[in-house]
Amino acid sequence: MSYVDEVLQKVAEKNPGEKEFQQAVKEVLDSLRPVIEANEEQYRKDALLERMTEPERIITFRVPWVDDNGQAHVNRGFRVQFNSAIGPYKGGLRLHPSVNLGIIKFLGFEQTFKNSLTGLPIGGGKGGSDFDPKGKSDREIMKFCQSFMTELYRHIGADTDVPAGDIGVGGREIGYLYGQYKRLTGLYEGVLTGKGLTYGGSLARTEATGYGLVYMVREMLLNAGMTMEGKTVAVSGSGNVAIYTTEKAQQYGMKVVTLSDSNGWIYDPNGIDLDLVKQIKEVRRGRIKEYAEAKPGVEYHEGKGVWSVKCDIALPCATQNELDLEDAKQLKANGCFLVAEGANMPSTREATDFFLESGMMFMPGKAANAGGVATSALEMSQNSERLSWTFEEVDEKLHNIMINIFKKVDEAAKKYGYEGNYVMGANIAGFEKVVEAMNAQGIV
Ligand SMILES: NC(=O)C1=CN([C@@H]2O[C@H](COP(=O)(O)OP(=O)(O)OC[C@H]3O[C@@H](n4cnc5c(N)ncnc54)[C@H](O)[C@@H]3O)[C@@H](O)[C@H]2O)C=CC1
Ligand SMILES: O=C(O)CCC(=O)C(=O)O
Repeated sequence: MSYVDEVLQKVAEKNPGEKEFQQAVKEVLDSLRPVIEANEEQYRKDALLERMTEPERIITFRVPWVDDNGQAHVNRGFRVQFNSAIGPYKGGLRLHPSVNLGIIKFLGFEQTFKNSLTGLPIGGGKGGSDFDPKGKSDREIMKFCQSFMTELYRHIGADTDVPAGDIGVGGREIGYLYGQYKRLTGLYEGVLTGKGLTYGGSLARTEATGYGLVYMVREMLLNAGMTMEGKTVAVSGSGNVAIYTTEKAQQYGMKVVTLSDSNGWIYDPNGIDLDLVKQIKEVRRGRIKEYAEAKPGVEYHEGKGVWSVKCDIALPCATQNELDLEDAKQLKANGCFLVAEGANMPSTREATDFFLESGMMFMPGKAANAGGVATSALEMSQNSERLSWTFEEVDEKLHNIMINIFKKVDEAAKKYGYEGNYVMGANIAGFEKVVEAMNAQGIV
């Protein structure tokens, strides 16, 4: 049996029921086969892949909190410190009722390769809880965040593990988490990113993941001799990544016609009115349905469906496995030729394989959405030197980072004879740096 198959079998046996984690590991190791086969003996001897697929540390804890009616609740908290070969653990916290250990492990595993691709010194980690922020008051959110941090604080630090936002965690939550960390430790340090601008946050971090995604799309189009102007774009989600993806796409003259949330999706043939979306989602914390209620001529549909519209480019920005094989076929049939992932693993394995086999341009999340974590690393740098850079400085660095990621991914794919296969390119380029750092540091 090949070393990859042996490790995949062990991962399946050791992590039963963790389907997203197994899916992510299989996708990465399958695409790394040519690299691993070339070094199989040494990697096997060093148990390299076993170490890479086993988190350095998993922390699970109880999060008790009391709601506005005096009712107590208990959620489960997680932090998975996956790989610190190239820097302190870095990655977001997700608050969503679907959160479980397998989801946090898949995200932490992916984060390790993504962070490597940024070229910055950050290792991979991820955390979160099965807490559902939907419908909770600000006070309830604060109590939950304080309780979560009351356990988490002993495991993190500016030079050890630096969490940030993800689904359900934005500026409000980071503020409450930071306040509690400072209260418990007495330290005013860059222990979290995505902070507010008055207490150590970086300009452009809020926009970074979405802007970075569009900068990546630009590189893909330029490389294919195409322009952005006038392209029709389908975006899913309506949170942080979807909103700032839409903003940057519109700045480049593209027309975004869809957005969604977990209840349904909207189709605006005239192009999304982003001010209205920001008002609904960022200010009122409402549902995307309200957009269609406020605007005549906009369609609203319950459930899934964003990928059924006619578009040139599809940018999934909601959550994992939101785009399956049927969706992929429909996109292709409707003329879509480019897909870039704003979310983490939004395309199923079957959809990803279809994109690659049918000759569509496809950029996986670990490269396409890396602008968020890269800008978090820029926030860490600013915190260390006790300085704040201007919006333009950060945005320019972000843009250059995305150009460099595209180059690395493109070159890695070419080096192994798989030109245009950015899944292989991203996995190979991310992997090679982590391997070199792990090898240099011995069997740890
Ligand atoms: N915030 C960041 O900087 C980064 C986020 N990501 C990824 O981007 C994706 C979106 O994250 P954010 O925009 O930050 O979160 P968010 O909480 O601001 O927004 C999430 C959006 O996805 C939708 N959504 C969540 N679960 C869903 C489900 N089960 N079905 C349909 N829609 C669902 C929500 O309704 C919401 O519109 C996630 O996959 C996250 O891991 C990736 C890189 C960085
Ligand atoms: O900014 C960060 O540290 C993490 C962003 C994130 O969660 C991600 O890249 O998926």
